[in-house]
Amino acid sequence: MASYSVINPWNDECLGEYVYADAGAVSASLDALRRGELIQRSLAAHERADILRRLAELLKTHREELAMLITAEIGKTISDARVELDRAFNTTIASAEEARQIAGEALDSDAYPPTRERIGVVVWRPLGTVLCITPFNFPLNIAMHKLGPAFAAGNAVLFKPGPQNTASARRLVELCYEAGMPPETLQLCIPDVPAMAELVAHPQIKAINFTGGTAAANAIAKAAGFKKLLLELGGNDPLIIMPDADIDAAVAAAINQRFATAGQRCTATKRVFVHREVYARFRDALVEKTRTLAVGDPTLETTFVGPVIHAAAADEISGRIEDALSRGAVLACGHKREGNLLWPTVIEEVPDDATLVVEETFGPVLPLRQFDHLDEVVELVNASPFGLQAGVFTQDIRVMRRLFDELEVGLLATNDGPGFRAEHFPFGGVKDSGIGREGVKYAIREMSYQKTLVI
Ligand SMILES: NC(=O)c1ccc[n+]([C@@H]2O[C@H](COP(=O)([O-])OP(=O)(O)OC[C@H]3O[C@@H](n4cnc5c(N)ncnc54)[C@H](O)[C@@H]3O)[C@@H](O)[C@H]2O)c1
Ligand SMILES: O=CCS(=O)(=O)O
Repeated sequence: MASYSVINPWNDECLGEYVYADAGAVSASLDALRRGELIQRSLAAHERADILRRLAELLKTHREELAMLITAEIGKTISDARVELDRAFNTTIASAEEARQIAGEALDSDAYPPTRERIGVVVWRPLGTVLCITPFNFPLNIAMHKLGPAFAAGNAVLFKPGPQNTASARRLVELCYEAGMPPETLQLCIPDVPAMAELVAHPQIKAINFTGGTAAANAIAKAAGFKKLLLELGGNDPLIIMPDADIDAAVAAAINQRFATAGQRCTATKRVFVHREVYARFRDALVEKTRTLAVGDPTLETTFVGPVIHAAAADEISGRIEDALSRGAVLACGHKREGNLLWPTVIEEVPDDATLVVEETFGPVLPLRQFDHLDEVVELVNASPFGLQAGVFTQDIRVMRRLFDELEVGLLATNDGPGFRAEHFPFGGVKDSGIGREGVKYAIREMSYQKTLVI
């Protein structure tokens, strides 16, 4: 049987040796979930809501234990891990509240002739078994963005986390059971990637709710055939700084939304476009603050930037910086490495076709690009195959309106960075950044279908 080890990215400690789920284990989980679909039918909305509310309380009670687990598994700083737990609490509470409010609508048949004197009562119904696949970087909040709405909608859930997150996923599932989720309604299963195509294609799986990279999403879409897909993928998210920007606030947003989580966030500020009039001021303030960020042991309260997930990721990020420098880019600060630690890097004059800015770079690197006209920015942002989120610092409502109209993204944050997220807002991208929307209420709809009674 194929096995894997989970290694702490900070100190290389082996956190566990595990065996991938084989065909027998997958089939046992699917059998349980078939029973779980029936159990879900017998649960009332208020019972689902109560279970989710109890789960939220358990996440609060176990906040520190879970945060430490995340820090050990993925090297996220302890303060970032606590923020993730607080977000997961909100996501779970929102799921509990939405479970009570899955509202349908009533339609009058006689809005159009012929007159038939009928009413259509439209309700949302669960799909059955939903496969939820999560990435390594937000192991609890992204999991709750899937498990919470899927359960609230009345589905049975097959949860497939990233292997790196085996321990935190197991703990989360234990807490779900402790909160009262019948085990048949939620099964944790981690097959290896080659076995995933068969699982994705399995007729019992009615929808796939996936967060991760484009390559995996393509493989899933190919294998899935006819089923609902919710795909939350990567981003190349821009932050745009206009001449009237509050520079201090813009610098703070750039730092928090790029260097926190060591830059491993789909909505991290991946590129900053700065108007020529304020470029030097923004760059100097950014570099000065970046140089003060504490880099190192993620378990320390004082650390701002911890390690990236593994050596291959660190190699890839450093390689992209090297490539940009070899093509004329200028280093403003950073680009130092020790093991999986990468110092926060600010880099200027990166060619627009360098891999560093064309691909999604998942690490603590901030490329700055000077501009004179907004047209240039719109063109460059829209040239990217990605379209997740964007941010702009300006006081000018016309600029906000123009960017909102013209940027091909799922969200534009004004006077904030592209990393803005409120758990109950619709969340998702366009183009290669995915299809469908999370954000609890919206995710419930993605994992449900509409059924109409005519009376
Ligand atoms: N838009 C979002 O909401 C969002 C949020 C977080 C991360 N991400 C993206 O996730 C990526 C980083 O996470 P990652 O490295 O864990 O992503 P990944 O795509 O490598 O893995 C994500 C999950 O998919 C599984 N997987 C991999 N190949 C698969 C296949 N062929 N079939 C089925 N499942 C497969 C993995 O085991 C894991 O559970 C980045 O691209 C990031 O932008 C997006
Ligand atoms: O990786 C991104 C997840 S989130 O922090 O934007 O929700």
